[in-house]
Amino acid sequence: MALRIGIVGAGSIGCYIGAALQMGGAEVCFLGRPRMAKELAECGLHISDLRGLKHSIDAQHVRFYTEFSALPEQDIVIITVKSGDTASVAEQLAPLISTNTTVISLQNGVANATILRQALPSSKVLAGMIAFNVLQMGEGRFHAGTDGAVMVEAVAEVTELGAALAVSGTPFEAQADMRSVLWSKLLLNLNNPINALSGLPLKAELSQRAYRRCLGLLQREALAAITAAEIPLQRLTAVPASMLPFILALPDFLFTRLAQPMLAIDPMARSSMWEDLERGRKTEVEWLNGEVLSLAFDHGLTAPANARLKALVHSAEEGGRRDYSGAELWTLISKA
Ligand SMILES: NC(=O)C1=CN([C@@H]2O[C@H](COP(=O)(O)OP(=O)(O)OC[C@H]3O[C@@H](n4cnc5c(N)ncnc54)[C@H](OP(=O)(O)O)[C@@H]3O)[C@@H](O)[C@H]2O)C=CC1
Ligand SMILES: CC(C)(CO)C(=O)C(=O)O
Repeated sequence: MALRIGIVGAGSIGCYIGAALQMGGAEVCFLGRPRMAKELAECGLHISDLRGLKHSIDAQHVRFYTEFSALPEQDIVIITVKSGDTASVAEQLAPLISTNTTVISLQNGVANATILRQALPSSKVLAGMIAFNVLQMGEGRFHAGTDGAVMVEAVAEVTELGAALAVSGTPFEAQADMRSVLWSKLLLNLNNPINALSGLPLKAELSQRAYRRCLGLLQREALAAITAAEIPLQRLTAVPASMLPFILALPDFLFTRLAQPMLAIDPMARSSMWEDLERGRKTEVEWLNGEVLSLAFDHGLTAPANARLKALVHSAEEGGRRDYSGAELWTLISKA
């Protein structure tokens, strides 16, 4: 029998992963907003990646639901809403989900699996992480603009998931220490607010030293807190996590040579936080920079640059959005 997978939060990641899993033989149901249901019903679902993957699912083969109560029973439910929506979707899933269903969070931030576990105490909840970027291109098209793997807590239930993803060439890793994976990813996600406030695609932004210096500063604060908390880090990029601030501060001509794999990004790709600001939605800044502040506080440290950047993002959410140059951001977040 095909693996039954429910995607809760059919946006950029949900539609991409759901389509990849359906391509791999899984029976996928999507749960999302009426506007996405309409788009996919009119255009079908199309995924592509940097390496030349192109796969389409006809509209009549996309099982899309807009009501939780309509979602059929699943073997695995993958949560792909933004972090601020996790608690509310968990509450809606709680009366519907069977104890045999495995729930996987494929979200950024470090707290989502814990929130899900609290709301769904009789389900098996697994932390997961998705390392690559997905951009919504409209008309049912979702493009993976960077390389990277899907990582999920190593338990027997995820073996079939990995096999289904392999068909689309999506790398999958079962990981023993997801806390370490999530903090290592969070370190990279500290670029999300910088990217969102730059107004530039990721590649153009990361090609400028002034923005990279800002990221390095945020990461130094995070690394101090992570070290104090004794959280081991994983190497998710070509460069070890502890070296990132140093490499990011290199002049452009050296960075583009030495850190070439870090710039292997589709020229159109943007961070998920940019998409949030663009759509006038609340961002995940509390779940990223906010987590750095909490971890630092818990260990008697401070993270002033993360606090200032968080405040800038909140001001952008509240109507004060504009594009900042790297030099402007540096002045604003590094001031004594
Ligand atoms: N995009 C990317 O490249 C990457 C994203 N991530 C992470 O993956 C997670 C998902 O991100 P992303 O796919 O970009 O997010 P999206 O906003 O594109 O997708 C989430 C979707 O879920 C919908 N949704 C929220 N609540 C409900 C609900 N109660 N019922 C039905 N639908 C709902 C949202 O609608 P609405 O907007 O109307 O609320 C939205 O369409 C985040 O944690 C993100 O940080 C990780 C790696 C890369
Ligand atoms: C892939 C990455 C790191 C950058 O786009 C991301 O996680 C996001 O956009 O949220």
